[in-house]
Formats: sequence, C-alpha cells, structure tokens
Amino acid sequence: ADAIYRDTWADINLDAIAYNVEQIKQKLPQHSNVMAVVKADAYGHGGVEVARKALEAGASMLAVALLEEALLLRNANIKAPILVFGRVSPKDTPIAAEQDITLTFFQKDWIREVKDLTLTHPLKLHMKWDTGMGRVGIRTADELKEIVDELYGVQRISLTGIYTHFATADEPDLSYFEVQKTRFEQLLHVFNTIWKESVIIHVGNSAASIRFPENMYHYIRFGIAMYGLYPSEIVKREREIDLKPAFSLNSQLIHVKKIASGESVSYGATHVASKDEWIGTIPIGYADGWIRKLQGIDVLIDGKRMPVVGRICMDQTMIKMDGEYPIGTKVTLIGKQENEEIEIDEIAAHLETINYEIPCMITNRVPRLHKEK
Ligand SMILES: Cc1ncc(COP(=O)(O)O)c(CNc2conc2O)c1O
Repeated sequence: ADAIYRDTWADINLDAIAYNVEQIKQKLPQHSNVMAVVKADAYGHGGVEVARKALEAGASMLAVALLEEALLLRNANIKAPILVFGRVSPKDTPIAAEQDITLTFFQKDWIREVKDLTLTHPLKLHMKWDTGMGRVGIRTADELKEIVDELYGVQRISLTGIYTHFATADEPDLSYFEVQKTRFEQLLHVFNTIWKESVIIHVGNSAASIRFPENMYHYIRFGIAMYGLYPSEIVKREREIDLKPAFSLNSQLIHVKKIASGESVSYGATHVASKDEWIGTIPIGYADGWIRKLQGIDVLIDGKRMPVVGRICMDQTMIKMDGEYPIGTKVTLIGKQENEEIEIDEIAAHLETINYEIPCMITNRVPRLHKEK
C-alpha cells in the first residue's frame, strides 16, 4: 500500500464483513447462496479486500457494476465467479469470456452483435428481467421469447442465469414488491416452457433477502447489509438480522487554538465565537468527500460529541471543542469513541440522503486500512 503521511484514514473492519455474511447465511435456506456485491470499490470499502473476506466467510459469487471492476478482481487473482450488472458493449465481450466473467444482457440486438464475434472462450450470460425497477431488462413475455430465440444453438454463448431487481423491497408498503414478484413468476413460467437447461435464478438484494429469506431462489445479491448498514429505516427497525458496521473514519488534531468572543472561523467568517472558544483543526475537507453541507455535524473527541463549525474547506475542517487537547488527539468522524457513536446513518440524515452514498462519497484520497483479527 502507498505510504500514508496525513493523519486521516478509514478503518475497514473485515471481521464485520465476515460477521454480516455469516448472519445472512444463517437466515437463508440451504439452497440459497450469497453473491457478494462489491461494486464501486465495495461501496467504498476496498473491493479486493472485501471480496476476499466475503468469499472466505461463505459467499460463493461476486457481483460488480463494470467490466473494469471485474478485471481488477481477476488481476488480484480472485478466481470466484463474477457477474457484471451493467451493460458491457459487444466489442468487449471477448475479454469477459477470456477472463471467465459473466455478463448481463437484456437486448436482442446485443446478442446478435455478440454472435457475429469470434469468441475463443465460452461467454457466460445472465439475462436481466425488468419487472418494475424501470432501469434495464426485458419486460414482456414476447421480448423474452424473441431474445431466447437468438440463443438457440449458439456455440460459445451460454445462458447461465436469469435475474430481476426490486425497487421497493426496503419499504413499509410492499404492494409494488408483490407486483414485481408476480411479474417475475409469470415470466419464469413462460421461460420454463421455452428453455430446458437449468439456470441460476436470483431476485433479492439485502432488503428482500433479510425480510423474505425463504423465497430467494439460488442466490441473494448481498450489498449494503454486508457492510453492516441497514437498507432502510424499516428494515433497521424490524431487526430481522444483526449487522456490524465495517466503515469508520478518523483523523487527528493538527492545530489547536483559543479564540476570543467575536473572533471568526473559516471562509466567509461565518462562525463567530460567542465567548472564548477552543477550536481544533483536522486535515479532511470536501476534496475527501467530507462535503461542505456537513458543517454542523458532530465529531467525536475524547469520547464526546463536538460540532464542526465554520465552512468546511477543501482539505481542512474546524471543530468547536469543550477545552484544550494536544496536537495528535484522535478525532472520529464515523465510528465509536468510548460510549459515543457517530453512525453513517446520522451523516446520511444530516445530508438528507441514504447511507449507501456515504462510504461511496469518501474519495480515494482517504486511505482504507483493512483490519482483521
Ligand atoms: C442489480 C443489483 N443487485 C443487488 C444490489 C445490492 O443491493 P443492496 O446494496 O441493497 O443489497 C444492487 C445495488 N444497487 C444499488 C445500490 O444503490 N444504488 C444502486 O443502484 C443492484 O443494483
């Protein structure tokens, strides 16, 4: 790993990743396996390290969004099956076939273009069905029949899976989830009459697999919960599974000063001390993904909550402290200190977004240190 000089880093607890995989496996029936979703550099947790740990903990397949992400795992000598969710252009399918990377398809023309190529290795494909996510996938029985017709008798291209994705599995109201399930079952019935070879079937993300572990077919696509985050408030409240968060974010005080009443902090001089105040500075800013809207959020120093004051800069942030602390004092922006904790969910709420976005938005300028016992 590259040398680290700045005192700002993310601790990735790989034992938590393993724990979370074990928790869902205990809930799943024997015939359901775990596909670890490690796209976007494992939701910002470090793709290779998380993939290896998830496989060690019992996942038997990996999923990514891009061919580039799959190749990165193969280059790290990861041999497990990998599914790419996104559309890979036909011209790049030979690389996928060569590296034994399974691709997603859902367009008749795509198959026609791939059939015109000379593939030196078999190309494995999962077909995506859009039962209501409205993103990618075939939508009707006619489309299904037409695309299956393109596959008959084609050498070197093998359909090894079919899948769909739920738009509302994490919501209190499950009526649309039921609509999607029904549509999937209808398409599956048609598929079984026109395709006789066995395929892998997978439908569930974290929310669906946590809430309905019994009907997850052959694989679940385990993403956010593997990182110890609940997909939504309702799933967190239902507590059908215990999860341990894997991501924490830390820094250290690099400057400490006392300012008098009336003196200001940071650009725009927007924070004005109402009385004598101790101000700490830490080396993290919006170029690290610690964006300006996080002004006002609490961080932990000495096991206590202290607020970010003044405008967050590109590389530095100021904190109003309850007293003087030495340079080098650890500051926790996400995680625990003594009996206080700043959860990713709190940051997400402050930013009026979802927890998925937080670890993804912390840029690569913040090193990820992977720890395991
Ligand atoms: C096709 C597909 N399957 C499974 C998952 C895993 O979902 P989970 O993290 O809720 O378990 C995702 C995540 N996709 C996204 C997560 O956030 N935005 C997305 O597009 C996905 O796109």
